[in-house]
Amino acid sequence: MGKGGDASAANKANKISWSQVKEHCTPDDAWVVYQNKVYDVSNWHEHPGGAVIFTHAGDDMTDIFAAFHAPGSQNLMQKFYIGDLIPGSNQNKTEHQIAFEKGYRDLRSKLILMGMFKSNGWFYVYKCVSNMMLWATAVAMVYYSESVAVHMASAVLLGLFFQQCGWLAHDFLHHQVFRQRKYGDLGGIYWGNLMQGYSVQWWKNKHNGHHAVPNLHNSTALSQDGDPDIDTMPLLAWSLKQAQSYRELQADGKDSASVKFLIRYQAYFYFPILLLARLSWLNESFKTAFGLGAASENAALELKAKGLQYPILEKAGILLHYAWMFVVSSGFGRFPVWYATTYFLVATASCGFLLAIVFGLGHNGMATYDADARPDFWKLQVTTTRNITGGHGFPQAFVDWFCGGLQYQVDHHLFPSLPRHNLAKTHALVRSFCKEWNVHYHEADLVDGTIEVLQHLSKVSNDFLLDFVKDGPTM
Ligand code: HEM
Repeated sequence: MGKGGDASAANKANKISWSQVKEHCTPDDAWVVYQNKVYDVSNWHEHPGGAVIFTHAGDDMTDIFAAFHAPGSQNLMQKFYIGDLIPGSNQNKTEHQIAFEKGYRDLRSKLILMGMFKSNGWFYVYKCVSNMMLWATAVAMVYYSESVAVHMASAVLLGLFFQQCGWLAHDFLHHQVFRQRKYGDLGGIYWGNLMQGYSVQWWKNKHNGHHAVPNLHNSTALSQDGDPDIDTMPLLAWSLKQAQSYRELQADGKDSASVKFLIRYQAYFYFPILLLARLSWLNESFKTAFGLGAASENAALELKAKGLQYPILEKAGILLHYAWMFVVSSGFGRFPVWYATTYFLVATASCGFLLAIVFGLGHNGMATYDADARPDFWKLQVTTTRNITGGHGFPQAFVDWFCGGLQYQVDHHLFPSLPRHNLAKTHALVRSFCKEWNVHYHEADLVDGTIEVLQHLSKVSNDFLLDFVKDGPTM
């Protein structure tokens, strides 16, 4: 764990320059800055939030810390303290930048004073009960009907139920619902493990990492210091540089034929990939919960250092999920195997599509950044993210329900623990703040946003095609 408190790590007077901080940027040599104080968290894999802490090694964590932590977590920082940042060595920030950062920190304080972080218990009771009614309807359609059409409609409804479970687990695990983090985790295990078959710890590792550095590319093809949600090579590339990144894995430094093929046609593969997404999430979750492997290198290190936070509940939740899913998919024992498998696959594909289409709208096709060109917290979160509005015949009320809070993805990314029912009010303030400071805030409806994602994939394909034909065609 970090050398916290070891003043000799800093220079004589415990004054540390920004360039010194930047040198300590890996998990086993990690310095972080919070309000101009420097902390050494090297190798602190026991951090309760896990490996995400290392996304800010060698960087300022003031705003991401505020976004994630319960009041009082700062108390734990003291043992990692090693010195103060030399006044004026603050990343060569202009007066304008300093005022901008103060502005968004003040906006956060204003939202706290307005009570925006307080959750409304009745809202969540309504969401939980209405979602269980969706589940009961899908189950009853299988139990009472003998019609193939009704059974397939039930499978799609179950997919929609899983999608809505996803939003609820998301709210609980971002600690929007309960102040007591343990209760939020239990809510996450109910909606995540038991109802959806996912692992809370797998989800936290991946999703919190995504929040810390949205649309930030890994620094190399095999490193995992960027946003795990855009770590989609060789299937999808979100920038030309990412498309080219697998060259470094080839002996001749050129693109392999398979990478050329996949990236060239990636816009066509986008929807089929969405349909398969849930299978991949189920697989990664099962492996995490049962110690059969981890989805990424940093998740593996985290598991090795801390193990599972809720080992019994995680495993029991997933096993019970497959048990009830087996009963429903088998039509309470009366469906033949091929029919039960079809039901399972339709529910799984519907869920993957319905969840991933909203994820895609949230960030895909928006700005991406290289690891060494990461902007400040606010600009990173806002410019990589798209809000979803009503339009093309979809009323706002439907979008609000369907997207489960992620229609205000920009506002959610800035304030992840702010309850979903307060996002609309927050949105108005965030948008006017962005306008005042000239930060582009992007919104699109479900159709236009999806077209933007596909156009972006095509553009990356075209740029890549132009680039690799220079080497001579190999296919
Ligand atoms: C010296 C620096 C840090 C200390 C002492 C610290 C401490 C803590 C503590 C005590 C908790 C558990 C209580 C709570 O959830 O508030 C926690 C959770 C968390 N931390 Fe940190 N943290 C540090 C830095 C960071 C950084 C830089 C990030 C992100 C880039 C981060 C991300 C998280 C997340 C996402 C959680 C919540 C995990 C959950 O919901 O289970 N932490 N941290």
